[in-house]
Amino acid sequence: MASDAERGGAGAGRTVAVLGGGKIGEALLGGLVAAGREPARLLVVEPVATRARELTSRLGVRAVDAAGAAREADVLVIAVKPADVPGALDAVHDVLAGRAPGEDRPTVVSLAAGIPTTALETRLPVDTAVVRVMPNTPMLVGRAMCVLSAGAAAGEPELAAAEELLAAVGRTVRVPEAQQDLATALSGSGPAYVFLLAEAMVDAGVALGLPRPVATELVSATVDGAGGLLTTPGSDGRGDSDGGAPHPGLLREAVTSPGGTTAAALSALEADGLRAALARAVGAARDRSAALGRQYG
Ligand SMILES: NC(=O)C1=CN([C@@H]2O[C@H](COP(=O)(O)OP(=O)(O)OC[C@H]3O[C@@H](n4cnc5c(N)ncnc54)[C@H](O)[C@@H]3O)[C@@H](O)[C@H]2O)C=CC1
Ligand SMILES: O=C(O)[C@@H]1CCC=N1
Repeated sequence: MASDAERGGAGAGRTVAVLGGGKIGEALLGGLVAAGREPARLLVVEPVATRARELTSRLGVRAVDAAGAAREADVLVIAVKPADVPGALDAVHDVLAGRAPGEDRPTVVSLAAGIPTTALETRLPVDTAVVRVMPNTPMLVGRAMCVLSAGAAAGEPELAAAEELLAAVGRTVRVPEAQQDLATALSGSGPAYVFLLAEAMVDAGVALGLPRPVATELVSATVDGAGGLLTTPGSDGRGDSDGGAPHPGLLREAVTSPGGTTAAALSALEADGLRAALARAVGAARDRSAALGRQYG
């Protein structure tokens, strides 16, 4: 039988408590269960009782209260809405204060958009290690992009442990915290842009006469396949010698035959300002993340 370490990484024996069993909390818990983490060592704090029951029966994780989570956790994940972050931290403060910083006190990993590590630290006992992370929902299928930044008391061991936990549900990258709002705009919100594009493509196919189930199958397979090319080294024909991600522009060129169908479609998209619309969208998301930090941080 595979050991914990083989199935879930070196930190597989650690207890992870998630405050907030909503969409991203479920994505993390579900992703960890799928990655082989022992459900008994996965805790959820969720005030909506029906939702808590749903998660415990679906995933086998344990529902506890905030004090129980703060007592048992090796890693305490904040997965509540930015506006609920102060209340969630206040509910764990006193129990955390009773655990010594460092070895005994859990690292707090916040998934909340916009909230700076300094604001989290202010509401936690002095010297609590905090790691700010921007994940995304593909976590549910083990394909998250998680962007990490360390707070003042989080050293290399805490950052590496958070990274190892999240590596079980996808890819990780470290950035300076000043880049977190922009990371939120690209990879945190990014799946929604892709889903909107997919939805619009399906609707266009239906409007022009394809049955909806056929249009949906064609589009989802196309987005999946395009994603596969974007993440396969060398797929853009440059080889993988530089180890970098394939260039989207080269992949697009490979689809675009001179005088062909793709060129006709791309020309219509450019005329309708798709690039400018995306640049504005990413800027709006970045600004909203910063505003959430000012409002609730
Ligand atoms: N949904 C997404 O794609 C992403 C969300 N995030 C961040 O994750 C956080 C949660 O977002 P969602 O899961 O989408 O929201 P959600 O509304 O689906 O889930 C939040 C959950 O927290 C629970 N809750 C409220 N107060 C609580 C408290 N004091 N203690 C414990 N649980 C409490 C709510 O009942 C709810 O089930 C937000 O801060 C968001 O910025 C980050 C990246 C992606
Ligand atoms: O929309 C939001 O605020 C959250 C953060 C990134 C994705 N969902």
